[in-house]
Amino acid sequence: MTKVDHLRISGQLPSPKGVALAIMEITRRDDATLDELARAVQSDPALASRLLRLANAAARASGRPVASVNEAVLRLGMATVRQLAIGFSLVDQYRDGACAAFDYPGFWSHSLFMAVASQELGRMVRVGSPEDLFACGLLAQIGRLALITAYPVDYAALLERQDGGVVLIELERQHLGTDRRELTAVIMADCGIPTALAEPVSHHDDPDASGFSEGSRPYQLAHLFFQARRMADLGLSPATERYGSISELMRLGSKIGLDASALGEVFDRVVAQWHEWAEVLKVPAGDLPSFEAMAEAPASRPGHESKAARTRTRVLLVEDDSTTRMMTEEVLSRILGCTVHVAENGRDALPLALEVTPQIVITDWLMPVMDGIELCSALRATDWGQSMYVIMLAGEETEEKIIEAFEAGVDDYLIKPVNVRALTARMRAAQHYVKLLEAWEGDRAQLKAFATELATSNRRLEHAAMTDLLTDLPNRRAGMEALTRFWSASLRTGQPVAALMIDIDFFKAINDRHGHAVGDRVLQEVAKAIQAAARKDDSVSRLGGEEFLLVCHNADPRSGLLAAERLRKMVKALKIGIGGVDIQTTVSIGVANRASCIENEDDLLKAADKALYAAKNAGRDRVCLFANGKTHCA
Ligand SMILES: Nc1nc2c(ncn2[C@@H]2O[C@H](COP(=O)(O)OP(=O)(O)OP(=O)(O)O)[C@@H](O)[C@H]2O)c(=O)[nH]1
Repeated sequence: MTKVDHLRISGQLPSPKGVALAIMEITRRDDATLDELARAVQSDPALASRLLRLANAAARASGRPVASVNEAVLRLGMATVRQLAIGFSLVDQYRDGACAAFDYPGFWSHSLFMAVASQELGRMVRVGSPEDLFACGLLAQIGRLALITAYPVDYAALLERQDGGVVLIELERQHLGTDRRELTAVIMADCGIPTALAEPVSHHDDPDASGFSEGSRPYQLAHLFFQARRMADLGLSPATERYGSISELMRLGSKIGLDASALGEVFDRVVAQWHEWAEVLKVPAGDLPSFEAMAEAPASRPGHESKAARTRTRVLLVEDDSTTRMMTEEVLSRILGCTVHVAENGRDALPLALEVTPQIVITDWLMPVMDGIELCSALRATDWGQSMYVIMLAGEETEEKIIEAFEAGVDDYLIKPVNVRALTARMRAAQHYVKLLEAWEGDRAQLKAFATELATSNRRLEHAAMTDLLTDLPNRRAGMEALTRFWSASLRTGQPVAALMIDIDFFKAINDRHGHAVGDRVLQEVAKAIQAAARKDDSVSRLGGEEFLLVCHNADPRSGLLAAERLRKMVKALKIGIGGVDIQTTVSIGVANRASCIENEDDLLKAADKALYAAKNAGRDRVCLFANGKTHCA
């Protein structure tokens, strides 16, 4: 028996009680109805008002308020009501517990922040139903609570050891035989959260290591949860640690297509909702400044300057005379606080310069092996030697000689014997240059990083502009472009082309009976079936609502009809399992081909639409063909 089985059997996993438990039972049954579910919800006023609140938050976008529990349940759908009821029940039950080292209220405050952040991010990037994402965010770390509940004493010991820098998840596995990730997955499955959401949640700690292909829905979801988690971390972190989190959030935001200002707006909205929800669920939520205020430039923050000041300037001192060398080294390191490397001549200085990459080089002019001018020319001839600031120590050199030194790339010079005031003054100018250079290099690196992120973000936007977010299929715009391409190719090659307009039958009834979230799943499954039925080079797109377009190149009326019939049967055979119920559906399909009476691609689409209309009128679940100006139904 695995550790998880043991915990489950011994009743040690956090589980819902009371009405939430009854809701779990109802939604497990095949014959459950939304009315029955609504009645159960109504018997718990706190749950009813929380669900109404969420349904209304969702309805705000569509402009129609939700007034009754029945409507809220209908709107949210069975699966979502179940997840939320369980989530809220867990918050109520596990406000406190036996592990003294664990901050239970802080845990829920963080989870609630993550729930609201997941919901809001979901609303913006439209990668899933916001209410489902709320439930996922709320339960994303429930495995931790499960471990603390089952092992309060052992876990307190692990928390102490973690302070020593050991990764907690590894300790959990070593000492408790399971870890929070595994338990989160188990509890989420018990709550009825679909694997399509639970899997990205379980990878949200480290989404880049998840193996999800970039841009796919699970990839976007895992990044969304990671971003929501980081937002919650920022929301609950002490003021002194906030700045570092902000820049990371900005970088992460770009991964799901949010720029800095959109991120700031969403963060502030999340904080406001977090406060509202915290009051409803009786969970603490501290005050936070606006995102913009937290994102102020680091230069204005206390502590930053002192850290910069602690960075010591690297100086390479090249001097053959030991007295001058020792004295200059002393001033540089003791008085000016530099890190000094020394060499006795130009030949030894060159490899040392490569090794320590000094910011400033102070070199004597006359040396027995490779003099100062030669050293300077050699440094300037390399990539890495370009930006070093070179000060030449000169004896009685004439102006002519000094000009020669500048021409060799020297930045400044100092007359020997070196005196402390002159050296300090020259070094101040040199250090100013070093600082400016570093700031410029920092800006350049940041610009480079921004340019890369911008390019990625643009690619993502370009993809998003042509992709339907729900089904991942090309959207109407992309579909129309493909139709034009196929039409032109058909004119060029003389090969036939077919357009198939596909529409799900009685789709409104699916939404009404099972909720919008289930409707979305049906759309996704039908989209997959159409994609699977299409040939590799055909074009499949979602035109909008429950309507899809399949354009087949080199397809005459007969093969267009055959393809449509094959697709109709495939959809009819689909069993879409949701919350223990198998949902079935059918499609009507209108087929049209390029023919002499059809002048352009718009007419082809209209002809397919007429055939689709005929299929609907003839009773649905059938294929009709438009040919010779008439529709023909099978
Ligand atoms: N879940 C979900 N529903 C959608 C989406 N887009 C449109 N709808 C719904 O799809 C339904 C389409 O309904 P109708 O146009 O009446 O068509 P139908 O019920 O399929 O009936 P027939 O086409 O006549 O068989 C409406 O209720 C829309 O709200 C979506 O992205 N997700």
